[in-house]
Amino acid sequence: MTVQINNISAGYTKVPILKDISAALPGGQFCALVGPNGSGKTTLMRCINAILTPFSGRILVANQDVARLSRSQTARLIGFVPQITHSVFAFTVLEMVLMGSAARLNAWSAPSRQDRSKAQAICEEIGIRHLAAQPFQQLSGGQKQLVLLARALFQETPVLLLDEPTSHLDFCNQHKMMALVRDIIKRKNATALITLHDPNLVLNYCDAALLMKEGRLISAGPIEQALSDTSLQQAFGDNIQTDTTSRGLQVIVPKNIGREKQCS
Ligand SMILES: Nc1ncnc2c1ncn2[C@@H]1O[C@H](COP(=O)(O)OP(=O)(O)OP(=O)(O)O)[C@@H](O)[C@H]1O
Repeated sequence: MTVQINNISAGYTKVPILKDISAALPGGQFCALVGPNGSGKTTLMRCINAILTPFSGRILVANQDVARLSRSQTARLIGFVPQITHSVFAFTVLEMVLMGSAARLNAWSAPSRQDRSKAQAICEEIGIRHLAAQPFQQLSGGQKQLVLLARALFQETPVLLLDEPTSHLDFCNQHKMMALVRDIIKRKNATALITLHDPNLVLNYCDAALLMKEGRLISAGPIEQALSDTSLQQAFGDNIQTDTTSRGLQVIVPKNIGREKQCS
């Protein structure tokens, strides 16, 4: 399912944060959204998820303008994994995951037994089955992120937005989450957009990238093209380059590490 971003300008006050962004996310692709802090990645995600209405431009998901969809229509199309969620209520992990079915249920229905076993299967796949009965509020930041991913996967939407879902995860769980999301996207032919601060996770797992700086798109397309040294230096400063390890792995690293030469 294609996500088409057409000439989006948006912001929280009258000041535009996003400036004339256009891009297409083809169906079945795992696409990264990369850029320095404050460049507008979360703001763009909020526009795609119709939480924020752009000043101008349109976002089409499967040719439907997201600004014209109801909340439940949007929730059937787009799953969202936020940076972190604080729950005021003492929901258990399984209850949090089951909330992913809210868009499919009417106001009076409760999740079925089938829903429960499906939610448990997703928890198993993500490695959080042992936490199912625990209160969400009492989990660590990384465990919460895994639960939020499980909730979005349970929602079974053709489009998935993930806003820094790896920020609280340990090194192994970061790779596990990326591999898992990539496999699920390929299996279900879904479309995913993920914001990441580690360009090496992007290199290893994503098909394409959008690179932003100061509310504008610097480059877009397949990884090698979107994250070329020139584009990366334009976004992060000239102390960054692509290198190859002795095992032939491509990595993006600073040219110099130290006080004198830092990323901009
Ligand atoms: N709720 C808000 N109200 C007003 N301004 C906001 C709000 N949220 C974000 N901004 C501003 O919008 C700009 C872009 O923020 P955004 O969160 O989209 O960037 P980001 O690229 O996701 O950053 P980061 O990598 O640090 O998470 C920043 O200047 C920020 O101060």
